[in-house]
Amino acid sequence: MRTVAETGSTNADMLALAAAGAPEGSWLRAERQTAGRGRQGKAWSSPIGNVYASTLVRVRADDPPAASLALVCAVALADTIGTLGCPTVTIKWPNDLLLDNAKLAGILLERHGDAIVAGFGVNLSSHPSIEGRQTASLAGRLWVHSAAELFEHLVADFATWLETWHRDGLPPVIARWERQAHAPGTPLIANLSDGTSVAGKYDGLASDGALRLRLADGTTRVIHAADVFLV
Ligand SMILES: O=C(O)CCCC[C@@H]1SC[C@@H]2NC(=O)N[C@@H]21
Repeated sequence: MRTVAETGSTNADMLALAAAGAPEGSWLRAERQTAGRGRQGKAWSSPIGNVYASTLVRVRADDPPAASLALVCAVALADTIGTLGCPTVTIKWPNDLLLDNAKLAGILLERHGDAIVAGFGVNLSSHPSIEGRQTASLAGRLWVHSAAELFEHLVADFATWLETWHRDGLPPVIARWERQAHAPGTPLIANLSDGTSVAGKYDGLASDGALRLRLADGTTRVIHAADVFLV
C-alpha cells in the first residue's frame, strides 16, 4: 500500500508495476491525478480531497470471468461506504455507485496479460462534473473525512470480496450486488460499443455477471459490455 501526493494516473502506474511483476494485493493511492482515466477513454477529473486508488489482481485458471471483477469492486466499495455511514448508495451495472441516481464513484478495469488493474475514483469531498451525467459526493455523509481513512477500509473490504471471488466464485458476489443494485424492473438504456442502444427493464444478472434486460416485446437481452443509464 503506497500513497503518493500526485501522479498522472494510478491505473497507468499500476499497469507498469504489473508488467514489472508486482503481486496481487498491491495498491497505489494518489492524493491527486493529473491524467486520471475514466471508462470509454474519458478523463477522470481528480482534484485533491477525493479517493484515487488502484489495485492489482492476478487472475487464475479456475477464476470466474475476469470481467466479473467489476462486480467485486462494486460490492467492496458499497460495503466500505455503507460501513462508514452511507448505506443508501445503489450500484448501477456493472460498477458505478450512485447516490440519489447521481454518480458518486467510478471504477476502471484494465488488463495486461493475467494482471487486472482495478482503479477506484470516489467523490469524497467534491463532485467534478462529467458530461451527460449528474454527479454527487459523500461530503458530510460519512464519519470519516479523509481519503486516507476511506482508502484503508476499501483495501480491507476489497481483500475480503476478492478472496470470496477466488474461493467461492461468482454466486455470493452476485447475491450481494443484486441486494444493492437498482430494483428489478428499473428502466435502463444500454449504449453498446457499435453505437446502438437497447432499452429495457433490469431483470437481474446472468450467472456470469452480464446484465439481463427485459425488452418491450417480452424477450430478454443479455448485455456483456455497455454504458448503462437509468432512464
Ligand atoms: O469512468 C469511470 O466511471 C471510471 C473512473 C475510474 C477513475 C479511477 S481514479 C483511480 C484510477 N486511476 C485512473 O486513472 N482511473 C481510476
